[in-house]
Amino acid sequence: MNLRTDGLTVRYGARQVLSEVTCALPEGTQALVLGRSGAGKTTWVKALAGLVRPTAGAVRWDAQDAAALSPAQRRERQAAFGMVFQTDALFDSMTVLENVMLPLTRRHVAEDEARARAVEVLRAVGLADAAGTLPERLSGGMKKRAGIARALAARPSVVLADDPFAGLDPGTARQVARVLLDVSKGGTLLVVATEAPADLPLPRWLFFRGGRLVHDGPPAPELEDAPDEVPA
Ligand SMILES: Nc1ncnc2c1ncn2[C@@H]1O[C@H](COP(=O)(O)OP(=O)(O)OP(=O)(O)O)[C@@H](O)[C@H]1O
Repeated sequence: MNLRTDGLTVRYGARQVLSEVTCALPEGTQALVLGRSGAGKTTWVKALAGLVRPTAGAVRWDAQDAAALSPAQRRERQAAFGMVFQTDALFDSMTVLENVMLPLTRRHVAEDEARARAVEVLRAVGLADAAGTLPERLSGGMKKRAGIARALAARPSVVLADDPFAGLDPGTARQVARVLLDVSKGGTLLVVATEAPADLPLPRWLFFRGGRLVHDGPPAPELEDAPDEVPA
């Protein structure tokens, strides 16, 4: 799916969280979404997936204004998104396999096929052996990978991962980076982080500061050291 935001502005009460963000993401885009905490990265990514309503401007899915779609049409298009959120939680009473199957069975994929796909994606994230385990027995890194597996089981064409490396040790972070790259091959991959992850050198940086997209281009490490003020 081709994605873009046009002059996207999001306000919560008096607070402007995103200011006129215009950005085109053709299918197959692989980019890091960077900026300090509070810069608006999560809000922008959620808006891209149709989870945050624009105050002004538009989110376009294949050129279509997402806000102009009916709820049913919107849900249908949203099935193309796989999202890994900071606050993701697995259901503790279900095995890892059942957790990963859930989005598929909810989409009325037949049980056998859902199981086969869940097993395949668990293998891809290196968790085949943990399929029958309850989440409480997994380490933080394994939980994160199980969350990624769940997000990817439905084969989304757009993967949005919000700070997937938070709280992971370097070895696990490297593994998660490899999984994200492997499973999103050919599709769009946007990874939100506060610092550019060394193990995921994506070719495009979208750098947010104070709700504005201040850089959209090749990696520019000097941005990470720049002071926080928005240039006049
Ligand atoms: N639902 C909401 N209601 C009010 N304010 C919100 C809401 N969601 C986000 N904000 C505020 O908007 C600003 C941007 O938040 P956002 O989560 O998009 O930033 P971020 O760059 O992703 O930060 P982080 O890396 O800490 O997640 C923050 O100041 C946050 O407190």
